[in-house]
Formats: sequence, C-alpha cells, structure tokens
Amino acid sequence: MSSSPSKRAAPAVSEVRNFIDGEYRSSSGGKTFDNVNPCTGALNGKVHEATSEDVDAAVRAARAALYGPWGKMSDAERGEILHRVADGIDARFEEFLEAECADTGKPHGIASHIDIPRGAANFRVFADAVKNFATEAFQMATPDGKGAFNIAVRKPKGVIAVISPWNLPLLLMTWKVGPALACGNTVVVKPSEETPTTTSLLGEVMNEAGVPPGVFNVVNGFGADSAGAFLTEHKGVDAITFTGETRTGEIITRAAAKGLRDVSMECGGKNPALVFADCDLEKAIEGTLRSAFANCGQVCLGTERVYVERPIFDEFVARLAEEAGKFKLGLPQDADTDMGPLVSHEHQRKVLSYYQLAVEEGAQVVLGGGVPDMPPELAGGAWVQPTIWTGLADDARVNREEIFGPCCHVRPFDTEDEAIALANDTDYGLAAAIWTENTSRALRVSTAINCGIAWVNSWFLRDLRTAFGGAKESGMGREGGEHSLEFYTEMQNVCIKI
Ligand SMILES: NC(=O)c1ccc[n+]([C@@H]2O[C@H](COP(=O)([O-])OP(=O)(O)OC[C@H]3O[C@@H](n4cnc5c(N)ncnc54)[C@H](O)[C@@H]3O)[C@@H](O)[C@H]2O)c1
Ligand SMILES: O=C/C=C/C=C(\O)C(=O)O
Repeated sequence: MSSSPSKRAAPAVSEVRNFIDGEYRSSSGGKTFDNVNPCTGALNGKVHEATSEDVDAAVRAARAALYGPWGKMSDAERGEILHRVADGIDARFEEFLEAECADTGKPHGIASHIDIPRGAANFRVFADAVKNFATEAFQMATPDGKGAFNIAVRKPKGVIAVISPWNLPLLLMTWKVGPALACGNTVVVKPSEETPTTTSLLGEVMNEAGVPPGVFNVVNGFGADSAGAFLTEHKGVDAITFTGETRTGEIITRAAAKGLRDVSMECGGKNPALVFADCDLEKAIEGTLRSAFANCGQVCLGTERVYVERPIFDEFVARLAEEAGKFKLGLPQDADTDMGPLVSHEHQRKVLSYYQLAVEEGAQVVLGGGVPDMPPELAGGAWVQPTIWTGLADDARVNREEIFGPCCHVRPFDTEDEAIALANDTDYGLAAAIWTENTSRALRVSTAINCGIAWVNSWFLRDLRTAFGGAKESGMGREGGEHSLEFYTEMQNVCIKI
C-alpha cells in the first residue's frame, strides 16, 4: 500500500529553540518537549519550551524594536526588506519543505504547491498592498467661516501576538506576520507545539534579509500554563491574532479583554457543500474530493457535510467513494502519495472517536471508518482511512461538531430552500461550496448561506486581497487585503483648523 521499507521520513531540524531579539535562545528553564514525526512516530527532535521569562524577553525585544529602526522606516523600505524575506523562503525552499512535511506528514505535493509558496507570497502581497492603502479626509465648515480639515493617518498597532495552528503552519503564520510587519508592527509568534520548525527557520531568513533584531520573535510551547497563555496574557502585547479552535479562541478573547486589546479570530468550521443536479458532476466530484480529503481533511475551510440533490445522490456517493477509495496513503516524499497521516496520535484518537461515534449514531459507512493497514515502518504513524458516511440524523454529533479529519457525511435534499436551511443549520459559518451550472441559483444560494467565504464551482481558490474570516462561531473580524491592514493599524484622526 505504501513505499518500500528502505525509505525513511525526512529528517528535520533536531533542536528547535526560541528566537528572541534576533538570536536563537535555549529555554531559560531548560525544559524541552518532543517533536514527533506523524508518519512513523519517530522523534524529529526536541523543542525548547519558553518560560514566562522567555516570553517576557520576547515581548520586550518586540517593544524595543518598535521604537528602533523598524518603526522609523518608510513603507517602501520595509517593503524592500519583506521582499527579501520572501526571496529567502524561495531560496531555502527545500529546507522549508522538508521541515514542514516532517512536522505535519503532509505530501510534498501539497506543501510545495500551497504551504511554502504561499509562505513567501504572504510577504510580497502585503509589502505591496500597504503602499496603496489610502486613508480618509473630510473638510468641514466652522462657525468662523474658515473651516477645518480632518485627515486620518494609520499607525502600527504595536506589538502583535500571533498564535498559529498546525494544519498549514508556515502559510497561516505568515498570513498574519506578513501584513503585521508590512504595517510597521513587531511580532511575537507562538506556533503550534505540533509544528514549530518552519516558524523557527523563518528567524534565520529574517536575519539574512536584514530585518532588525526584535521585529520577529518566536516562543515555543503549549497553550494553558505555557507560552500561549504567557503571551496572550502579557500586558506588553497590543493586539492578538489567532487561528485555531473556537474554544481556544474564546479563552484568548477573554485574555484580550484585560486591557481591551484587539483580537482577530479565525476559528473552526463545519462547512457544507451543496451539490445540485444541474452541476457539472465531474467537477463537483473532483472538487469535493479535494475539499473533504485534502491535507488529510485538516483544512478549516474543508467540507464535512455534503448535501446532494436527490436525483444524483446515489451516483454522487458511489463515485465519491470510488475515487476516495483509490487514495494512496504514504510518505511525503513519495510522488504517488495522495494523503498523509493526521498531525499527531492525539488528533488520531479524536478523529477515530468520531469514526466510532458515527456508527453508534446509526451511520452507514460507505468507505473507510478505521485505521488503514500500513507497512511495518509506518505502523507507528497517525494514519486513518478516508471515510464517507450516509444516513445520519441532522442533529447527530458527527453532523454538528468539527472533526478535522478526512471524512464527510453525505445526505440527499429535494429543494433549494431545504438545501439552504441544511447548510445554515450549524453553529459555525466559515465556508461553503456550491456546485451548480445555474448562475442565478449560484448567486441566490451563495448569498443565502451565513458564512464568510462561499465558493461556486470551486474550492480553496484564494485571492489574497479578498476578505477572509468566519460568521457565527467561526470567528471574529476579517483578514486579507485591506482588512488585514485595517486590523494591524490604528487609525488616528488629525483635525486641522484653518
Ligand atoms: N478559520 C481559519 O482560518 C482556520 C484556519 C486553520 C485552522 N483553523 C482551526 O484550527 C483548529 C485546528 O488547529 P489547532 O488544533 O492547532 O487549534 P488549537 O486551538 O488547539 O491551537 C491553536 C494554537 O493555539 C494555542 N493555544 C491553545 N490553547 C491556548 C491558550 N489557552 N492560550 C493561548 N494559546 C493557546 C496552541 O498552542 C496553538 O498554537 C481547527 O478548529 C480549525 O478549524 C481555523
Ligand atoms: O485551514 C485553513 C486554511 C486557511 C487558508 C487561508 O487562510 C488562506 O488561504 O489564506
């Protein structure tokens, strides 16, 4: 089923330290934790866990750098440096690729087309966007007849805490760091404990590109009672940008309430796909295969609920299962690998508990439902089978809770109104995919779904200038294009009396 026994998972950086004030520093408490390869269960290396003193040093370095050369540069000068950061990622593409795949287990095909290039693009796009970011001006009348002008200026918000997840580590971290730095802020990043390596490696690139010390800092560790909480509760942090689970977002929002710090929250989803009988079936199947199973289902925008118009329901389910059943599970570096493992054994236990729950809740298992049979050298990995269910009630937990694995439930519908109601019957509101060749229907349905991002006849087609974020429990605020620039700046109105 997988690669030859002679192949090994990619070696990774063996020791990941914190990056503070332009240099790599060991944990001041001497504490480390394991970074485990999810393909094999082997040790990738050790990660230095930041103490509260380390986090404090990082925040202080970021504060000092804000008042140093970085804060005094023009957008154009900063932009030039950020372009060099992007070039630096490109120049070390292979290193980033190996590190990302060793931490996540994802296939090279995904990381080399999405994660690493987007990691570089996030710096270029925002370095350029900030140059065209206009403010506002209002001329007003005054009783003396002379008038006044109001001119708005935008300033960096200050020290930004960036808390990022493990599913697209470099991509989602730079999606925040790129615009934050382009706007003149400084950052302290706490990457996921599961996937710290590419964030750490970025420190070297920052130094090589000429980013002044203290502008980009990295502290490693966990959430509660660790680097995540130390950072988000730190008084020296001016704003917090977070991507991760909704429940974690709530905890961080509470921490941010102290001192009324601003937050940007990109959280979970339970995203629907609506497949109408007038769709291009080939495209709908190909798109749903990606939206449900890409990155082993670990994409916040991924589909976990598929609603299919009854006349094509049986054919759709059969074809989806047939194609997903052909996925080859294997090592990142094998060219024919379609799907890697889940990110960790902990996440594997969570996903498998939902596989079991689906059966208990009365699902028909159309495909998968368990652990695949892997060759001995991969037996220690966090593998699960791609899984498709039908027959669950709409209020089944499997239909309501985010699983974040390679699985979906497929259910028939009879009318457009019913499909819209089913799509909206969720606590979440991140993304939706609509498959129809009828343009009026596409517009009607996409705008009737309460979510931040709706795709018609596509999925994960991303223009970085567009608004990105979730409705309901999927988040708060928008990032992307000008929306990121708004979040990472503070607007000041200057009123000038003539
Ligand atoms: N909306 C989006 O843009 C988006 C994108 C990717 C992932 N996600 C969501 O992320 C989740 C998967 O990622 P995850 O499991 O890494 O999420 P998570 O919430 O467990 O962890 C995210 C980050 O928060 C940190 N953290 C955890 N507890 C914390 C605390 N108390 N204080 C401070 N930091 C804390 C973690 O260490 C990690 O760095 C899914 O729910 C997925 O939908 C959302
Ligand atoms: O798992 C979530 C994926 C989010 C993707 C983006 O934020 C993006 O493409 O910018």
